[in-house]
Amino acid sequence: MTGRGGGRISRRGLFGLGAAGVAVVGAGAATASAVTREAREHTPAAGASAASGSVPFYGGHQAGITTPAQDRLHFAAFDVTTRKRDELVDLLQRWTAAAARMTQGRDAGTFGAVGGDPEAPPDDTGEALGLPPSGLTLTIGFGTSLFDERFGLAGRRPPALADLPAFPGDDLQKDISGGDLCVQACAHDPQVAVHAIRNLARIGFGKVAVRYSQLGFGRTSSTSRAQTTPRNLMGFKDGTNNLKLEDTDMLREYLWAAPGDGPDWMDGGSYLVTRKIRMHIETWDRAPLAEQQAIFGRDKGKGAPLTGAAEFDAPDFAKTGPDGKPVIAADSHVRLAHPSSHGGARLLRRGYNFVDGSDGLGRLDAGLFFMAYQRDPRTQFTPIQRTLSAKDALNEYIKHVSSGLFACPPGVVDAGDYWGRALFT
Ligand SMILES: C=CC1=C(C)c2cc3[nH]c(cc4nc(cc5[nH]c(cc1n2)c(C)c5CCC(=O)O)C(CCC(=O)O)=C4C)c(C)c3C=C
Ligand SMILES: [Fe+2]
Repeated sequence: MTGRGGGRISRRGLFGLGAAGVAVVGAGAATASAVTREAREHTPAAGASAASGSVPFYGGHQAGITTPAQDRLHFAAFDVTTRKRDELVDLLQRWTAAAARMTQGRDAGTFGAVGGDPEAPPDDTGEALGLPPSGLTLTIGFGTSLFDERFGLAGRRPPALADLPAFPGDDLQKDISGGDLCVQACAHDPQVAVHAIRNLARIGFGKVAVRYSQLGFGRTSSTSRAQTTPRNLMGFKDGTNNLKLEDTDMLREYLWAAPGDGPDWMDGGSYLVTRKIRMHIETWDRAPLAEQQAIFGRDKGKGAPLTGAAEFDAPDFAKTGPDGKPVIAADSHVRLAHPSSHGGARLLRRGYNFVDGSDGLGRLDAGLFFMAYQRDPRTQFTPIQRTLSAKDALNEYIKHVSSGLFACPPGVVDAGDYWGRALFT
């Protein structure tokens, strides 16, 4: 296999083995028997460093959903600027080929950053030369606006891709919401994630335009029991009670679209909701610890529910204190978001922290780029967010400024397949 920069050694061969790995590798092997076949497809190979190795691109589901969440994000939403369906299909085919290459640590194009005709622009931009695959995954989604009259897709729109309702307190900015297409690039090296989005945008020149993009760092969720729970910018462990790749039965029930759910082109796919949530960090930092913990219903140090001792103890919502009030307050985030408040509904959260500099008023422009995958947003994200937006004590400290909803098709099965083939054929 030709590596990035035209060399004959694959970047996985160069970088994938033996490097100091993160905890996910060893622990991942220990839990392998509980892991679904689909989830295994998109987990770094055993023995490869999870931080530098490659994640398989081909499989029944797209990588980047149950793949143990990487440390970095570059998310981009695109407007399709061509009106020609053939050009859109051609772009998806070219994107798929480039994605298959880049996720394995290769250049975006066959000549590479430095191997082509010196009189022509290179078919790779070059800033990832010499970098390992870094666990790069690229996950595509089709936005609600793609299903209009332009490409003859109106009749193929899944019912689950119904527009999200407006929620109380929303302060959504149009220019950083929506999008005909999205690509989620996750990697352990930010330069690898940025390189991937940049090259897809370059390939799409004249057919698509970047509508907005978002950088993220410090994953705010675990998507595997082999990972430790990270912290969000409010300082709390985030992702404790997330759906995880080992939860085989629940993934089937709450993550993957199944035959009969909607149009068959989405069978094996999943729906992505994105919300950019700005935090009023400076106000939060002046809130007393006890108030912060009451807002989440969890201990800030250990992440344990206020009714328990350890992080993964189940919360006891019936427990009352000496004052007769519930220990986990009625308006606490975990009580309101808990599956027991929503008929068991679960989400696979895959969000990232963001800091987009400061706002000119001495405040950090920072928060959570929330991303959640699910089988049907109408019965999962929407009811949960309806409850949170109405009652959550956290609302005093946050503001939702962007929103997106995307249908992420099933995986690309081999080199003859492409992203969304079943939608267009
Ligand atoms: C509509 C879905 C959700 C939004 C929006 C949301 C925003 C948001 N969440 C945190 C921090 C935490 N969330 C936690 C748990 C949690 N959150 C949601 C959903 C949304 N959060 C769910 C479904 C859950 C799981 C509830 C449960 O089953 O117990 C936690 C606790 C730890 C954990 O389980 O992950 C934290 C912390 C922030 C900061 C935020 C917006 C900025
Ligand atoms: Fe939450």
